[in-house]
Amino acid sequence: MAQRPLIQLPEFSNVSTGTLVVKEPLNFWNGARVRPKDAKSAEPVYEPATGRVLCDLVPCGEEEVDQAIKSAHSAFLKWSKLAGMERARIMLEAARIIRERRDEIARVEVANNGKTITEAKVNIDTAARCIEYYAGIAPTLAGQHIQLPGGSFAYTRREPLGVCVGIGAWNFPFQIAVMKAAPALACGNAMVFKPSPMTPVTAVILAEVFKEAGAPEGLFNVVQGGAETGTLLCYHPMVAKVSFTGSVPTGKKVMEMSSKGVKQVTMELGGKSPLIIFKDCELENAVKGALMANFLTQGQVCCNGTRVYVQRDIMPQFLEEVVKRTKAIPLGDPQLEGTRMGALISRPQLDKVLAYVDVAKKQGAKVLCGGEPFAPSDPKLKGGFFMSPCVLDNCRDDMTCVKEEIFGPVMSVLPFDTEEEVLQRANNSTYGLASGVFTRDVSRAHRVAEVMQAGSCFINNYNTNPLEMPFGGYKMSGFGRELGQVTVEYYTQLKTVVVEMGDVESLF
Ligand SMILES: NC(=O)C1=CN([C@@H]2O[C@H](COP(=O)(O)OP(=O)(O)OC[C@H]3O[C@@H](n4cnc5c(N)ncnc54)[C@H](O)[C@@H]3O)[C@@H](O)[C@H]2O)C=CC1
Repeated sequence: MAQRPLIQLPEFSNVSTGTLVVKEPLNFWNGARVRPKDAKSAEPVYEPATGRVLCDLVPCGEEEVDQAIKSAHSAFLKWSKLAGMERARIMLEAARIIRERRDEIARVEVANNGKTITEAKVNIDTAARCIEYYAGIAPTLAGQHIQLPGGSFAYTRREPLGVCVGIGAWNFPFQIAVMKAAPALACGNAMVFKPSPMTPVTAVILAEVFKEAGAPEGLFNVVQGGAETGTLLCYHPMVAKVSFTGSVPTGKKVMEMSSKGVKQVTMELGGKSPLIIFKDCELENAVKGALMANFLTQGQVCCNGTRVYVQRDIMPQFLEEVVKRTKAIPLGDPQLEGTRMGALISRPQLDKVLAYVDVAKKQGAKVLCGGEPFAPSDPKLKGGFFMSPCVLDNCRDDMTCVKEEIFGPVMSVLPFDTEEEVLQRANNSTYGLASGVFTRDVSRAHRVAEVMQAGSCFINNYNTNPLEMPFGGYKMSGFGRELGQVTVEYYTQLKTVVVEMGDVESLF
C-alpha cells in the first residue's frame, strides 16, 4: 500500500521541536476530515516544549456532534453484522499501519504533548499491541447454550452496545483513544471520540488509520472541543455508552449527564497512589521503581505512586540515591533521543504544580531537589513549560502535597516504622487507582497486595501495566475497567433467547 503522509509534516527526517505545522481539519466523520463549521470560537493549541501555537482548536457544536454520531451509527449497522474474524482482520491491518508509521505518529504526539520521544514511541507501540490484543479477542466473543426440559433450550448472544463515546485526557492522547476504541470496535460497536482540547492532533490520525485499514466510514470518528462538546455527547440520545478518562470532578458530571439517558459509563479518574518500600527490599530496584512511579510523562500519569512510604531504617540511603538520580535526569528538548523528561502540558499546569511545591514548603516539606521552573539553554525552548523534577522530604500525611493529585514531577517521601501502620496510612485516601510495594518477603508482598484498596498493586516494580490485565480504580478513582479480557463486559450486552421445542402449556 502506498504511503502518504498522515498529516502535513515538514520533511520527516528533519522534524524537530518548533517545526510542526498542523493545518488540516482535526474533526473526522463519514470517513474524512471535516472543517469546523464556525471558526469564531477558535482557541490556540500549544507545543509545550516551545510555547508556540501549533494549531487552532474549534469546538464542535450541536449540529456537528449530531453528524458525527449519525455517521457512527450508520457504520455500526454494518460493522456489528461482521463476524469477529472479519473485524479482527481490519483491526490487525490498523495495528500494522500504526507500527509502520510509529515514529511519525510519535513525533506528532511529542509536539502536541511535550513528553519525550522515547516515551511517545513506547505509547504508540502499546497502542498497536492493544489493537492486536483486542483483534485476537474479537473472534472469541460467544454466548452460552443451556439445555432445558423437553428438548427446549436457551442461549445468550453477546451483542454490542451501539455508538460508544470516548472522552480522553491530555496525558496519553493517542494511547487513550486506542484503549477505548480497540475493545469497543472488537465488540462490534462504533465510536465517537473527543480528545482533550489541549491535545487534539493525534486522535484524528487514528481515525485515518482505521479508514485506511478498511473499516467502514464512520466507524471511528473524532469531534473536537471541551466541556460543551463533551456535554452534547453525554446527552445525545443515540449514544449508548460513555467511557471517560479525566479528573474526578468532570467524571462526576459525565456520570450525572449520562444517567439522564441511562447510559453505561466507565470512569478512569485520578489517583494519589502509595508506593511502600520496606527495608528488606532490593534498594537499587526500589529507587528505580520510585523514579518510574513518579517521573514518566513529567509526572502527569494518573496511576503514579506519588506517596512514597520508606521504612525509616533505609531512608538516608534511599533519599541519597533517589536525589542523585533525579538530578541526573536529562531535561529538555523532548524530540531528542537522549532526553528523559520534557515539558508539562501547559503554562497553567506548570504554574499549578509549582504552586503545590510552594505550599509543600510552607507546610514544612523540605525540597531535596528540583521544583523550579527550568529554562533549557536551547533558545527555541525558552517559552516551553519546563520544570525540574522534585523530591520532597519531611512530608506528613496531612500535607496538601500528600493528599492531592499534583499531576507533575513531584515525589513526596514519607517515613514509616511498621507494616500495620503503613498499610493504614497508605489506604487513607479517597483515591484508589494503584499501589506498589518493594520487599524481598514474598508473604509480605502478597499481604500488602491483598490489603491495598486500589485497582492495581505492583510488586517489586511500578507502572508496568500489562495490557492483558484490567486497569481501573477503586473508590473515587472510578469504576469499570479498561484493558484485559474483562473489558468485553463493558462494551457488550447479553441477550437471552429462550426456545420452546414442545407445545405451550397455558394456565389460561
Ligand atoms: N484513570 C485514568 O486512566 C486516567 C486519569 N486521568 C486523570 O485525568 C486528569 C487530567 O486530565 P484533564 O484532561 O485535565 O481532565 P479533565 O477532567 O479536565 O478533562 C478530561 C476530559 O473531559 C472533557 N470534559 C471537560 N468537562 C466536561 C464536561 N462537562 N462534559 C464532558 N466532558 C468534559 C475534557 O475536555 C477532556 O476531554 C487527572 O486528574 C488524571 O488523574 C488521566 C489519565 C488517565
